[in-house]
Amino acid sequence: MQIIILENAQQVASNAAQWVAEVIKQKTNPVLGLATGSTPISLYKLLVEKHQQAQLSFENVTTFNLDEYHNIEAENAQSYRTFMKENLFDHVNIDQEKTYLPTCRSDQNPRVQGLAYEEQIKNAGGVDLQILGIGANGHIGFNEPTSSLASRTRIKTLTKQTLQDNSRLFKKDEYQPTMAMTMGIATILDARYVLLMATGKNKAAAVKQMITGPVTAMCPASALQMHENAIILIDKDAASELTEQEYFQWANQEHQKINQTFGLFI
Ligand SMILES: N[C@@H]1[C@@H](O)[C@H](O)[C@@H](COP(=O)(O)O)O[C@@H]1O
Repeated sequence: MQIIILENAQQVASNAAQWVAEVIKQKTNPVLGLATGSTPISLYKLLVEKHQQAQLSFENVTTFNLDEYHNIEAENAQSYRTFMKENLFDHVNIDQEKTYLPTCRSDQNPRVQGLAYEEQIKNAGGVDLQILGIGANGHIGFNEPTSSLASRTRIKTLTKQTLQDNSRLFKKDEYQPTMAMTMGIATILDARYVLLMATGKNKAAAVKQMITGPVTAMCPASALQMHENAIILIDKDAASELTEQEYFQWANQEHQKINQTFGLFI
């Protein structure tokens, strides 16, 4: 794991934007794994800005989102398709036919839909860079605690905590889905790079468990310890429970020199 501790949320977003831009520039047909939630919004804003300043083209980019609510219309204001359109897709030159989300209507078999999504990822050449946030309970995507570390795209029932955490995004009488399709933990680990962003004190405990806790299904993000290229971008608040901060800062300076000299991909 490469742990990068930054001053604040804005720096986390701009550092993440540099990683994404680098991958888009270096790959002929870049495949990005995308996340929703409030954390990556400022990253998407910066990517849109880079595009508007003609620094970044999404022409050849394919995207796969981590998750989508079960049985939700794409046009629904709460769908992750709508979120992605509002925050990124509608503002850049991406071919929206090449933007995928793991959808599943109530008349569709979630197992079939999950397998089909895995096939689509494979056919696109696999994910080059997967963007991730983290739930306060350590979830990634919608892989709630106790999710199998070998899981692949499938349907999950959300925990009470996640429903509570996300209820702030729903209006009072708005229907909040309790199930979602999500890439599995093994699906996420297949990405060539994973870039996890976390900011704020309410993520500090999950961040500590992810980085220094045991690899356990009780903290799905801890599975990233098994990934060869996991980059963890956190602000000071999210890092506040880590006792190894000084080492991480120093190691990161050394890594930066190597990345600058040799680039990210062979
Ligand atoms: N499924 C999403 C996750 O992908 C996200 O990482 C998490 C944290 O969201 P936030 O960034 O809003 O804290 O919440 C949701 O449940």
